[in-house]
Amino acid sequence: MSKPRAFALIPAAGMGKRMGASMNKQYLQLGGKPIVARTLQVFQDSPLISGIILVIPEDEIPYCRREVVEKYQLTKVLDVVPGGSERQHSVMNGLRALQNLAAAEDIILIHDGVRPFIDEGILQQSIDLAGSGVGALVAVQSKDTIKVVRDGVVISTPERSTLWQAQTPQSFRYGQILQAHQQAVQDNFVGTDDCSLFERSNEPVKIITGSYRNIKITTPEDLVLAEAFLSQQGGGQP
Ligand SMILES: Nc1ccn([C@@H]2O[C@H](COP(=O)(O)OP(=O)(O)OP(=O)(O)O)[C@@H](O)[C@H]2O)c(=O)n1
Ligand SMILES: C[C@](O)(CO)[C@H](O)COP(=O)(O)O
Repeated sequence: MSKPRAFALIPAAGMGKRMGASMNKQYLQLGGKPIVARTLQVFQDSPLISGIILVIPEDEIPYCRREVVEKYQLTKVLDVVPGGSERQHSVMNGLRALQNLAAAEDIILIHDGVRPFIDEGILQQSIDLAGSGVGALVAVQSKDTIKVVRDGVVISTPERSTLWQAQTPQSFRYGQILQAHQQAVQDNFVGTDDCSLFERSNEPVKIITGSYRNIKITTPEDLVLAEAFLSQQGGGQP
């Protein structure tokens, strides 16, 4: 049997509303390069990755192909497909696009288009763990005390040592994550990450300890932080 390959699925079909910018946040410049191009570059440069599926709002596809994929010579991008109304729907469209490319045993690393600070070590650990048949979740321990609140009133305070902040990549065998997404469609379930779908199928999900730098660029202050991280690691263009 041939060795499983690894593919990246990059959901980048959100609207970036919380950033409040005049263009979709993923095209904002970070060190002189669009955020989404920086994220894709990590997968492009990794010898571990066989190909990339990029999910983009339908009306942005020509712009994104021209200004991101072609401009930065992201030759591993095998397809650019339209997203859906929720992140989960965008991921499902990406999984469908993989149907003729990936085998059930191949590994899919699902990674937010706006998390540019991942590295080869995290990709390697994700592929190894997902290859053992479990869901591989990159996460960090919560630094803050987290409250459960309803209508402005605190309901409970979960013990902090049990709380982890889910990041991406979240990685799985293709056959398993496709099935978890199909089940969610059948059950009308919408989750905010892919592991939650896997958990519903009673499949184990294990943690890979990530980095507090692996931020999801969501609000304007995240962009300030991201610029600081980048200049600390000495990176501008390209
Ligand atoms: N329907 C959606 C919603 C989100 N995403 C992607 O999922 C990632 C994480 O989402 P988030 O940072 O919350 O992005 P947005 O949904 O764009 O942000 P907002 O809620 O502020 O509009 C992003 O790369 C985003 O483009 C997606 O592919 N399809
Ligand atoms: C998948 C994720 O990045 C894990 O933290 C996150 O849930 C995505 O957030 P969104 O705002 O729901 O797109």
